[in-house]
Amino acid sequence: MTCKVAVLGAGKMGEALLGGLVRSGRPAPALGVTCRRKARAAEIEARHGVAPMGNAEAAAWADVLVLAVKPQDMGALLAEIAPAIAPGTLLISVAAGLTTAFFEERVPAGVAVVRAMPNTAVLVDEGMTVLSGGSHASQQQVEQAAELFRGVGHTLTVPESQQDAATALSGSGPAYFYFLVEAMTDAGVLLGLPRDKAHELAVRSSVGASVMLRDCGTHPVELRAAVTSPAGTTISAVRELERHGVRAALMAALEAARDRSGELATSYA
Ligand SMILES: NC(=O)C1=CN([C@@H]2O[C@H](COP(=O)(O)OP(=O)(O)OC[C@H]3O[C@@H](n4cnc5c(N)ncnc54)[C@H](OP(=O)(O)O)[C@@H]3O)[C@@H](O)[C@H]2O)C=CC1
Ligand SMILES: O=C(O)[C@@H]1CCC=N1
Repeated sequence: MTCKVAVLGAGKMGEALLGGLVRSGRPAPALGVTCRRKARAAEIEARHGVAPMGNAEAAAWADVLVLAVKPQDMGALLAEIAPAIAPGTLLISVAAGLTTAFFEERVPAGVAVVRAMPNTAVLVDEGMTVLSGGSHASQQQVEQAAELFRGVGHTLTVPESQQDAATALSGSGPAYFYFLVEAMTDAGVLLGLPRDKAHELAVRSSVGASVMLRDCGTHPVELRAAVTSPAGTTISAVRELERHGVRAALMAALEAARDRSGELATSYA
């Protein structure tokens, strides 16, 4: 029998994951979803053909619960669903920062918890999801969780001690690239290009570079060297990036994201 999966909290990430589960061929009767607002529930049902249910109902019905509410809403959600969770249920949280221990303390003893950190590229089946099993999750259950996320991209399993770092790099990662494209577009405008053309050039550069990074098997240093002609334009730009500390800024940015992820666990405990 197909395993029943319910997504609790259909916001940006919850809806992206639900859509991915539908695309990867899971039958609608084996899928569940919950929403806090009626208008959102109607929207989700119309878009994905999955009828929303209540949180406790979903918790009692599903074999796998994907918890996709914000960290600050997780405590209330767990209080609502804990009495309905059956012993064999697999709990997968995608919440930034919250540890598997946070969940284990709030659900019936022995329930398996997997912490997962996807990114929004799951919307185009190019997501990266980083997974860690909690103290009651078997290898097989971590693999079962990974299998769900492989329907929408790639997965990597890490010790939970590396999850805050992975969240900073990969969960938040797409935002840094959008930021760069936005900044490059502005720079193009500064140089006199019309905004729509500057935007197109920035997007095409980023897509071309991403595909090369993914498909050529060449180190980024080598790829950059190939663009950087002696006494040419690129090296002049690179000197300015180094002068303005862009590399150090990225390191500081990721440290801040990693630290924030760590804080989330204690803020909502
Ligand atoms: N966005 C991203 O790129 C990523 C997000 N995440 C994680 O995913 C989680 C959700 O983030 P995101 O999708 O961005 O946030 P959203 O605010 O878009 O989604 C959260 C959703 O949960 C709903 N919700 C809150 N409480 C309940 C409840 N008790 N029952 C049912 N639904 C509820 C909210 O309803 P309402 O509409 O009423 O507010 C909202 O639709 C977070 O924990 C975040 O850390 C992880 C990786 C990447
Ligand atoms: O910003 C956040 O907290 C979430 C988690 C990773 C990406 N978005």
